[in-house]
Amino acid sequence: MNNKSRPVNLDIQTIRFPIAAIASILHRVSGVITFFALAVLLSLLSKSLHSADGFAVVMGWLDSLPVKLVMWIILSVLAYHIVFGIRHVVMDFGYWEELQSGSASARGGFIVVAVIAVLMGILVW
Ligand code: HEM
Repeated sequence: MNNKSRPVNLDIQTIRFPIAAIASILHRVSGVITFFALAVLLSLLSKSLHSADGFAVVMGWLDSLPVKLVMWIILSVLAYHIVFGIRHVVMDFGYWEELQSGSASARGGFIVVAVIAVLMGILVW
């Protein structure tokens, strides 16, 4: 057989992931980010509990725009991981496993996370 006549598609721009695949990849990414974020949050907690001065320093940091931005990202990523983690658990019970329901639940999950991200923004600012 002539291998050269095999159809190949190396044009990455024409490859589209289904929404459920994107949700799944992002869920793993959000888990890894949450893991590292935990170290940041725990070290901030440790410093703030160490002394009154440490508490004041951490509160000062939390007032700055870059730190607020990082906090908002961490909280939104955590929200993503929890919302899509719950979706995963529901799928483990045998629901939302078909193409249509899986896509719909992924789309719904993105909407829920977007709403939570806005609420987290209000909480942080
Ligand atoms: C400190 C908190 C957490 C960290 C650091 C974390 C981290 C991770 C990571 C890295 C993965 C990916 C594992 C892999 O794909 O091989 C994962 C998967 C998962 N997480 Fe979390 N997670 C946390 C909290 C939660 C919470 C609160 C839920 C609640 C629903 C949750 C639900 C799940 C589920 C269901 C999976 C499996 C997804 C799959 O089978 O592909 N996680 N987590």
